[in-house]
Amino acid sequence: MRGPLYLTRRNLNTSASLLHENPLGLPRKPGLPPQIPRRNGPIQKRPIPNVKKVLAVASGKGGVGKSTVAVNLAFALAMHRAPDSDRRPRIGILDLDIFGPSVPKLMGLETAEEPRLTKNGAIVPLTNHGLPCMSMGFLLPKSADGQSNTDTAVVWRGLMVQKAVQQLLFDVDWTGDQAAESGLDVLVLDMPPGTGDVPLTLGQLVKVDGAVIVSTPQDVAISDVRKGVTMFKKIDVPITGLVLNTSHFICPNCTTPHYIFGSNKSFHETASNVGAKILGELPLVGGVSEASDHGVPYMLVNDGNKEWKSTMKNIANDVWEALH
Ligand SMILES: Nc1ncnc2c1ncn2[C@@H]1O[C@H](COP(=O)(O)OP(=O)(O)OP(=O)(O)O)[C@@H](O)[C@H]1O
Repeated sequence: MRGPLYLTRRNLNTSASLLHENPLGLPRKPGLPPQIPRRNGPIQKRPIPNVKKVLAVASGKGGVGKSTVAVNLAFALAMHRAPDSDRRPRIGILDLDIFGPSVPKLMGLETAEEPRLTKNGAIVPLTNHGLPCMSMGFLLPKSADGQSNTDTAVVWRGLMVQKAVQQLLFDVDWTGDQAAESGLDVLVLDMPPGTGDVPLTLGQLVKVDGAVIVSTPQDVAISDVRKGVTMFKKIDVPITGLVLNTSHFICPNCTTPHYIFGSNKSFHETASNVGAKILGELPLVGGVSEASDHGVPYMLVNDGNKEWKSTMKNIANDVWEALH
């Protein structure tokens, strides 16, 4: 017997078998090929339509600042000017954290309307601060106070999660508005914490060009970095590098860094043991969570902490180099 399936989209199919094929309830044109590769025969990785490079931002543990890094890295990449290009890169964010989507809040889109669909049934991403993004959170009903659409629990079994991930990967229209130069240079994926179904599904379906793993200095978080690195290696995703978040605290009254979680020695040792590059060490800055809570990515805060912002810019430069 099937367990409960709390599905949320207005036009969701109600037949359980259809739900397994199409959990987001997207209309399909008859005659389109089934989307998920069938089990018999090797699974073919496919490109994400209209996306040149895919970067996963992940963490072994929850709450280490992965979504904050993913969103701000997307903005830092969008500000990056590649030496061989006369335009800024086009960047998008896809929130693959089905069970705890944070992107709607971080992007100031928590109370946004449901995304519209193209005539072919693809989801049109929502845009704020000039950056397109898509999240499971946009498809959930608003909570009783009418304010938030990310408080609703998604209670899905593994197969449903797989199919939802697949639809978020392949059924979002990233072409953008400009017909002449459409599509994204980089799609940043905000991964769920840990090593569950979502990264495995991702690794099976899509060629991912790089992974950034975020950790905090505490030993419990660092030990999970190893698991993250092992998992990405297993699914053939190159590790772009590690980011140490809340590495130190800079007191507003003095410029001295305080290593309030102890030294970052274990992190450095782990990076060297797993052979991963350290992309940057971001300080703990009070304004980061304040800006996030107001739906403004910290990279866009004009008088934001200079060290935090320049570290994020350097991370973006390194990531861009690694992807190209
Ligand atoms: N460098 C920083 N300085 C200050 N606050 C930070 C910093 N990085 C993240 N935070 C805050 O820490 C909290 C957790 O961050 P975030 O939601 O990005 O973590 P996460 O790893 O994505 O969590 P989850 O596992 O729930 O998805 C947020 O309130 C965020 O604003």
